[in-house]
Amino acid sequence: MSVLQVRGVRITNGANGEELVHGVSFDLEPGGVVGIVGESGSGKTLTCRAALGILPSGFTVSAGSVAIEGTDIAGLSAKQWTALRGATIGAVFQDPGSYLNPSLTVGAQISEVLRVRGGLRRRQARARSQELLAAVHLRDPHRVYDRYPHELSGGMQQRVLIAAAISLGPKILVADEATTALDVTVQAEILDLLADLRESTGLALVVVSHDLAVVAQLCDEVLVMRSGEVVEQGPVKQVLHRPRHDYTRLLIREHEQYGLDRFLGTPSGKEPVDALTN
Ligand SMILES: Nc1ncnc2c1ncn2[C@@H]1O[C@H](COP(=O)(O)OP(=O)(O)OP(=O)(O)O)[C@@H](O)[C@H]1O
Repeated sequence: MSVLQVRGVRITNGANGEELVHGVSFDLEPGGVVGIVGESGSGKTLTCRAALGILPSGFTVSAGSVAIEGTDIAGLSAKQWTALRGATIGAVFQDPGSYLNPSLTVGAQISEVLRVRGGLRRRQARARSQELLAAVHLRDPHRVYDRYPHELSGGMQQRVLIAAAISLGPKILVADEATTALDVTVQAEILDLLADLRESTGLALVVVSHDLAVVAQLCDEVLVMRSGEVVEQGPVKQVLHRPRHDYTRLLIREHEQYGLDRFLGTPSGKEPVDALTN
């Protein structure tokens, strides 16, 4: 069964009646990775927020449906949503610093999730938090536990947020431009971490990025969005090797200068490098 099923989702801004997303559909299988690419304002974030049940106030899913592990989320009460969020679906976003409380150590913030939502006792929560900090490949997790957010780099902060997002063992992680604010080397390390977590825990991912190279590296399937429409959708290799839509071709041309080639394959005539399984 799909862990996440998005069917014909349309999103409308109730304030002016404007429809901003005009029908998005995809299925996310356990351990699968779906990517959403497209220019700024194309509706990628609203689509994710609809799946997470956190649309901005006044915005509604005006048609279509979202089901998480077979449950249509439209019918959920606030309480049921709270139970589902974290335990089944988690998320990380751009700008990790703004999601951490500056006055608490990062360890205390993860422990709090484990105590309040996971029902762990203080000491168990501390031990589990340190395991999670190790699982996101932070060196010296015991010391990192006692650090305040401002003492960590952006890449370390994002690892802490990934640790918090997976702390309750969700099936799905939404990564919305999660590497965009980071420098290129750190970006690659975080992408490796996400690929690792998928491999080791079967976590399914929704990866939103304006960067095709990110999608080429991580995803099985990609949706290309422009102005709230999905203009092209399919297996990542098919879409990136044989784009059918002019807009996808344009995105690929724009990215060639940033080294998309190395994810797409070797020069003509040779077998493509399989970036998804290597
Ligand atoms: N809180 C909001 N209030 C008003 N309009 C919004 C709000 N959030 C999004 N929009 C509008 O909805 C459209 C889609 O936005 P969305 O954030 O989903 O795009 P995006 O593809 O994620 O872009 P970006 O890469 O810049 O985040 C845009 O036209 C945007 O202006």
